[in-house]
Amino acid sequence: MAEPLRVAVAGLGSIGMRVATALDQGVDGLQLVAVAVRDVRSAGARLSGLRSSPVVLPLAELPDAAEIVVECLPPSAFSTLGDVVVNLSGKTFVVASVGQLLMREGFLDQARIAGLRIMAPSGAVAGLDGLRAAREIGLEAVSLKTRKPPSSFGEGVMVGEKTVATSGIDKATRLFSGSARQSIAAFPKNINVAATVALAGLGADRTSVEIWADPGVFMNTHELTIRSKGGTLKVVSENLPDEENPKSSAITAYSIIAALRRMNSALSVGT
Ligand SMILES: NC(=O)C1=CN([C@@H]2O[C@H](COP(=O)(O)OP(=O)(O)OC[C@H]3O[C@@H](n4cnc5c(N)ncnc54)[C@H](O)[C@@H]3O)[C@@H](O)[C@H]2O)C=CC1
Ligand SMILES: O=C([O-])CC(=O)C(=O)O
Repeated sequence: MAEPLRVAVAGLGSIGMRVATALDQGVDGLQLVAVAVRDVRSAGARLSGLRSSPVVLPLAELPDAAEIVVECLPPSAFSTLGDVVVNLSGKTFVVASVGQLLMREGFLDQARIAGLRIMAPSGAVAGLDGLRAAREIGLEAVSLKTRKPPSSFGEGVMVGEKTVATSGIDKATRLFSGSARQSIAAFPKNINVAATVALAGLGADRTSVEIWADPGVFMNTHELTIRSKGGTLKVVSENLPDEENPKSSAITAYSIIAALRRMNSALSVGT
């Protein structure tokens, strides 16, 4: 039997901890060997829940320890890891903060030239299978409308030119309308899904995005509409917010876990 591929997880927050736990419990062909955390002391309890004993490394050293590096960091910490991994041939970089792939100019080209494989799992948005097929036949328009409970945006949020307390938002309020690229620049922690849709479809500047803070919804809701020469697809994801980090949908971690399982699966179902 082939040796398992070594996996490192960067960030043990709401998504990273679930991914590490799944790897720890067993994913065929993969072995959790290393993690990076912001504060080793406060991460002790999390690490003690794992059966294996992954080594704890600084972010920039993580790629040396594994063939597969899974990024589950806040966008602000992405570059410490990204700047190292981007030059590494033969590794696989699995990304949660997908928006950062758009924000860092030249990153995708640099990675391609170096020979780094990048995987952006579907995360919190469904419908990428259809989007990829529609791209083959000929895309005409792609739009994403995201609605989240106001509290998902933290205590305060920009509405037009003003910062507004989210506790005071009492009706559905459009926070943003524009391209996927602009949406990530404005809401880097909330709309990675726009980057994922853009990368699978019409690109960062031709993918339309709206973001709404809506006290009428409990779920993080993403409506993806795809028009192509093959017809129209409308896919609505209504995701429970993660209990630990309500900005993120709970399903996101499991999308990453499913993508990792698929890497070594003999049967691949879905586009
Ligand atoms: N692709 C998608 O569909 C989605 C992506 N996301 C994105 O995924 C990323 C992770 O999300 P969550 O796990 O919910 O965030 P989180 O805030 O719960 O976890 C981030 C973790 O990274 C750790 N961290 C911060 N700086 C670090 C450093 N220098 N070294 C090591 N660890 C460090 C923090 O301590 C925290 O444990 C975020 O960028 C989020 O916006 C979230 C939801 C959906
Ligand atoms: O989890 C979600 O529903 C979407 C999200 O935060 C993101 O794309 O960054």
